[in-house]
Amino acid sequence: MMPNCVAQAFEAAIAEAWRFVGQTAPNPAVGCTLLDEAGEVLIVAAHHRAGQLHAERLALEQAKRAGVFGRVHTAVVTLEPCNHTGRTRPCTEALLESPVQTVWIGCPDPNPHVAGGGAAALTKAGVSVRWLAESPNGADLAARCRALLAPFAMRMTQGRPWITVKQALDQHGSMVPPAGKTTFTTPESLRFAHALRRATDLVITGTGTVVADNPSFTVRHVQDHAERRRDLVVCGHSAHVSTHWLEQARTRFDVYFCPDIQKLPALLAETTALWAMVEAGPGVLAALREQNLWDDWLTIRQDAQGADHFSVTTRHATTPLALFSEWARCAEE
Ligand SMILES: NC(=O)C1=CN([C@@H]2O[C@H](COP(=O)(O)OP(=O)(O)OC[C@H]3O[C@@H](n4cnc5c(N)ncnc54)[C@H](OP(=O)(O)O)[C@@H]3O)[C@@H](O)[C@H]2O)C=CC1
Ligand SMILES: Nc1c(N[C@@H]2O[C@H](COP(=O)(O)O)[C@@H](O)[C@H]2O)[nH]c(=O)[nH]c1=O
Repeated sequence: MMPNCVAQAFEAAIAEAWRFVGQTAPNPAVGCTLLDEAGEVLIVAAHHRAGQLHAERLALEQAKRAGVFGRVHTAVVTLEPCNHTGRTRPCTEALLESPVQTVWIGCPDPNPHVAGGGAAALTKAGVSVRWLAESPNGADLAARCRALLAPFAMRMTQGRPWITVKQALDQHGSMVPPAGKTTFTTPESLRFAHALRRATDLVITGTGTVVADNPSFTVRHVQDHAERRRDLVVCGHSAHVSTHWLEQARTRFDVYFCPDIQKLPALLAETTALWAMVEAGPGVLAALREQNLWDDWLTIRQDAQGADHFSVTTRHATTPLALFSEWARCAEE
């Protein structure tokens, strides 16, 4: 059985990791909580961005700075610790150089080149490795760890980012905003939509949307901690958009055009994006549906009273949109 303190440690690690979703590509968002022998939380940390310390190393560094390193007994990690040298040295080494005796792991590394290496190395060195999914009361939290990791897992297994379609419908079922406006959803839904922008690495749109809305695709309705350059893929022909819009877009985005939707997977594969968000009109949405080129479909439907109703359809067992409490929290900020 997983003790209560470990369950709470996983909750804390997932919430901390979620804060950096959208900033870590090409690395996954990962969280780590360190506990002492009595199960007291010592440190909660997460990976911030590629090239910086992984969650486990950052947590152990913070434990040293806080003077609690000697008390570290259990590490709770949302993803199997890495056992290979990339931009940074293996996390397994850092754990083995610490007093850690037990490592709880949320889900296995989906990278086919390194799968299993981290857990095996720790076990071989005498550390007790516990998999969340193998614990009778761990299934829900394991699913949340997989939801956190889903965009990275998609990139590792299919070579492209996770694709979330966001479609706003008015009370008549139309996607077209009233004249002079680009949106019609409520302020709360707009905050949610902008939190989704912040969490994703790439926007997919169409020339029809660009021409109709002159969209900026910026993060405005929630604070943008990341403020990094993102990718923007415009389905259609570049000749159909104004040079002025393109110049503006290029100040914030690396812009690509995709005149043939069948070439979209290859184009997406060339980027480092983990999570892509579709903000396009009916033309592109129909093409994506026809190609089965989407992973989850978020519909924001307005009723006659002006209230929005969210629904998510996913083609997979898990979706990052399942982390709804984290969403609510970040949409409130
Ligand atoms: N409510 C909502 O959530 C949203 C609403 N909208 C609204 O949608 C409306 C625009 O709709 P729409 O004109 O359909 O715009 P789209 O954004 O769907 O763009 C349509 C264009 O996409 C390109 N395209 C379509 N199919 C393919 C394909 N198979 N391969 C490659 N490119 C393709 C074509 O470009 P080309 O002709 O250059 O080849 C086509 O003209 C606007 O009123 C806008 O406000 C837009 C986004 C979100
Ligand atoms: N109409 C509509 C949306 N539309 C999307 O938002 C884009 C405008 O973004 P911006 O330029 O940043 O204001 C627009 O071009 C389209 O992609 N989004 C929503 O959340 N709700 C809405 O009702």
